[in-house]
Amino acid sequence: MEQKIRVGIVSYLNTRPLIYGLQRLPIKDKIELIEAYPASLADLLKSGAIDLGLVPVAIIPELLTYEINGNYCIGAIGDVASVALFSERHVTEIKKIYLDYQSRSSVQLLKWLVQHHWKIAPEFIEAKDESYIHEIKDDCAALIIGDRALKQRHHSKYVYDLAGEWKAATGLPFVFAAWVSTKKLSNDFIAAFDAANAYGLQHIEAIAAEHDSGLYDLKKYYSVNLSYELDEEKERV
Ligand SMILES: C=C(O[C@@H]1C=C(C(=O)O)C=C[C@H]1O)C(=O)O
Repeated sequence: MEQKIRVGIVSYLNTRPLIYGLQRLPIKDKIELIEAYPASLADLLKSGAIDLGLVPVAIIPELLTYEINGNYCIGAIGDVASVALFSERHVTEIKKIYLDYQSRSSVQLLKWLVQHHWKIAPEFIEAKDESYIHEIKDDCAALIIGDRALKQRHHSKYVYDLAGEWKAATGLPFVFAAWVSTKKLSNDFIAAFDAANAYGLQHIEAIAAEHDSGLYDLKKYYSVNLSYELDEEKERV
């Protein structure tokens, strides 16, 4: 039997539209889906434990060889909703920021915004596990990504959306993750893979209904906040 292609997927709601077709169309028999948080997917790709993964674009310079595959990504052209700096105080009063251990791209984006957009000089602390979320108090803030960020939106006084702030600062869209492999995969496989991504994007309403937990309006999340097309403007970023 042919070896299955090991595909690393992000374990958050943001990825459900991209994997909907991968789980339903004939390509499903050719692949094995491996779910993990983004920083962990980056390690899996580097170690060769996956062949293709929706990995943080920030780690691409760390790869000796790479291919960016297909026409889809996890991006945003304004507020993304699920990547934010959460704080009890205004950004100018923040002195410490915990960095999400699950993220790689958003950590870089946050550091860029801190230096060039907000022009503040906080101490950065690398979070090790989920307990850091409880440290959001007084002048201590935290970066949170994914479904946990959708949840934290209900609790923090200040929510600085990183993709929205990036857009305000630069006028550009932002790409968080793309389908990256370290080796070239066959054109036929990538064409089928890409078509399966597109299939999910045609079924947003059903996917939003299937995963609805009351945390956030998923139809808005999938069609307004997230922007999945890897077009020329996003490729330049
Ligand atoms: C929009 C998001 O984009 C993500 C953020 C990533 C990162 O910060 O490294 C990587 C993959 C994406 O899942 C999110 O997680 O909510």
